[in-house]
Amino acid sequence: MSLLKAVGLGIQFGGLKAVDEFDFEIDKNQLYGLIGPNGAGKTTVFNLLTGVYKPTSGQVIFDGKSLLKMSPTQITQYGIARTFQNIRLFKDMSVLDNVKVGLHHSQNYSLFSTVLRLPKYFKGEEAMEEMALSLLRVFDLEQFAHVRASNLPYGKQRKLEIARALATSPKLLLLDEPAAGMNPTETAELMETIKIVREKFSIAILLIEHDMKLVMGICEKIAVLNFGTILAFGTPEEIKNNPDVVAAYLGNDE
Ligand SMILES: Nc1ncnc2c1ncn2[C@@H]1O[C@H](COP(=O)(O)OP(=O)(O)OP(=O)(O)O)[C@@H](O)[C@H]1O
Repeated sequence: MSLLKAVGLGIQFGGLKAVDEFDFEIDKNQLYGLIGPNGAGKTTVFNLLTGVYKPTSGQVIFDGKSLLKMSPTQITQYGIARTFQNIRLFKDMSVLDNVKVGLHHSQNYSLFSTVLRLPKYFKGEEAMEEMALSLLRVFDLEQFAHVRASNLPYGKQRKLEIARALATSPKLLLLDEPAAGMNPTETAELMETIKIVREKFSIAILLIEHDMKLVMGICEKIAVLNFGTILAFGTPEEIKNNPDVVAAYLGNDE
């Protein structure tokens, strides 16, 4: 059984079908990409999967349950976390506190005790602090724990957003253009971090990204969205060589 299954998902804004007949499945521990031209509907898909928008048609089943009646908060608690195209950190809070906020939203942060191999004697607030620090360690951000989030360099803020999303102990992590605005060194570092996260936390990841080197380099499968519908789905190799995709997307300047 797939972890997430979207069937015939669609939403209309006035006369515009932003997403239409979107069929998609992702299984546990898979790393998929969602690409497509500007305005193709990628972020709208994320908004549909996380309950920000209610679909005008279709269904989303996640871990055996329909998400349609759940609020965004309930969906987070049920196991889908996301990051945003524009960084949305609590800028005036410390790096550590940003992660702790995520932990407070987690239903089963005991999972981290196992993943991060924390000693059993950590309890309550102390455990939370230790878990947050361990998460920061994964992202090489531990030394910035007490720095105000807005004072971190841009690439590190992006990493902190992912750390905070992970703190909710998701089964599926949605990353919306995680490499946006990064320089090539930061992007290469991010690629490694995403791979480590997937392996260490055994979660599924779906990422929207315009950086083709990143998408083709780490994703097992890629879905291409065009005018709100799936134009192609396959391995990076298949997508690269798909004439429809080249004509609609890869052939242009992006
Ligand atoms: N709340 C909304 N109200 C009206 N139209 C919307 C709304 N949200 C998205 N749209 C429209 O839906 C279409 C898809 O937008 P979306 O942001 O999902 O595209 P995208 O593929 O993520 O683009 P980009 O790569 O530029 O981020 C666009 O035409 C957009 O203007």
